[in-house]
Amino acid sequence: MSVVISDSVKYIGVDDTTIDLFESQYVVPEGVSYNSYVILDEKVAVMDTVDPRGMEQWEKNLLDTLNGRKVDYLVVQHLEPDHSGSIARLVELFPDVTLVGNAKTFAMLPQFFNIPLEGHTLTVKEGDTLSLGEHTLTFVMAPMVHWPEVMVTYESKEKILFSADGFGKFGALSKTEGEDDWACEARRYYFNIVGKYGAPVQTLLKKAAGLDIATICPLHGPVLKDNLGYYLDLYNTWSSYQPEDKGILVAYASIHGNTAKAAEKLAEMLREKGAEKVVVSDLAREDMAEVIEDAFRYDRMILAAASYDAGVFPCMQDFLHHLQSKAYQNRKVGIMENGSWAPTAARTMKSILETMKNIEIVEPVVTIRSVMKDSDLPEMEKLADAMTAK
Ligand SMILES: Cc1cc2nc3c(=O)[nH]c(=O)nc-3n(C[C@H](O)[C@H](O)[C@H](O)COP(=O)(O)O)c2cc1C
Repeated sequence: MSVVISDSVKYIGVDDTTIDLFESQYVVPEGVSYNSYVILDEKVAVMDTVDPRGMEQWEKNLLDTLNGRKVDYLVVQHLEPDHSGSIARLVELFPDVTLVGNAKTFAMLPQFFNIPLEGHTLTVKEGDTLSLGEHTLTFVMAPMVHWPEVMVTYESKEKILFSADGFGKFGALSKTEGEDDWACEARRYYFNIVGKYGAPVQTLLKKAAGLDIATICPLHGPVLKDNLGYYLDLYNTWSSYQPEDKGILVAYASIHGNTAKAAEKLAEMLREKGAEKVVVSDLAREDMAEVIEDAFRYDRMILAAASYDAGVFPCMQDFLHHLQSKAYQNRKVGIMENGSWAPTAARTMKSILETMKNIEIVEPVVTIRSVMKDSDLPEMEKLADAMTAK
């Protein structure tokens, strides 16, 4: 896979197309890339390493690119193992290398690796610069986007922002080349991995607004060159917890299929009443990360769930806990429950929703007893009216 950045800035990352689950929880049907870059100047800097799963290929890419030169600096922007996992190998290959990180990087790094640091580190803080010759790196701290030691790096000669996990995306580069829909997998990546940290992302975006950026080099997914305003605008929307599109996600949790039927019927009513977009998701079967993505994408959501052991069917509980931990907020939510003797799903869902910021629960809450009947339709119509009211 050849990624062209410039004559002196080279891509040495690797694709992982055989990983079963990224971070042991996200399905990645098209794999993932671990990006790493080299800047060739009077001094040579490597920008992050890769997951141990890709180390062998990365080492080959690195040595081919160096063509006999040695590495002077390794800039460590993020210590998560999918980026730091080959640091020890780099130090083995180039024992004189200087590791560049911030105070938090070097406090955390020894937890991961037993490598000699004394005399081999350069600790940088906000705004510090490092000259490589014609290229100058400026370090911008990005704490809690989404780990405390994260920093990004701006190279001023070529106007490149090395953005760490920011602007990252699922999908191996070899499998997604030429694809135009960046947002779909970038959104799933953002909300599931960084979503909780909207405020730190906003802080970083404000700093980025002061930089003249021509290219964004993230640690996963494609290098971004054209139309950068599009990506920056999406990140602004996502990190401020504003909906990206008008629409309604209907997420259901059904044991025997009756709640599912009612959810489909409710979706039909919403479409008839002119909802801009209605997406129906089965929480027991579909990729939870994708449903979380849709919950953040649209401005409204309906939860439909069977009661279960005096609570709610577990996949709904799991979904709501995910939304809670990703700081879901600023949305209208409708509720439909099902139960055969003492329905408890609505109460349980409400109790979790009430912990979230600025969630409006739309009335009426609909209760179905075992199987949806004609007598349930008027309440469902009322909920559909309220969800589509302008
Ligand atoms: C293990 C289990 C626990 C249940 N717990 C409750 C309950 O606490 N209260 C209730 O009213 N119904 C309870 N139910 C019944 C279902 O919520 C009810 O039959 C509902 O109609 C199922 O909808 P579904 O067809 O969408 O799965 C339980 C069902 C199962 C299998």
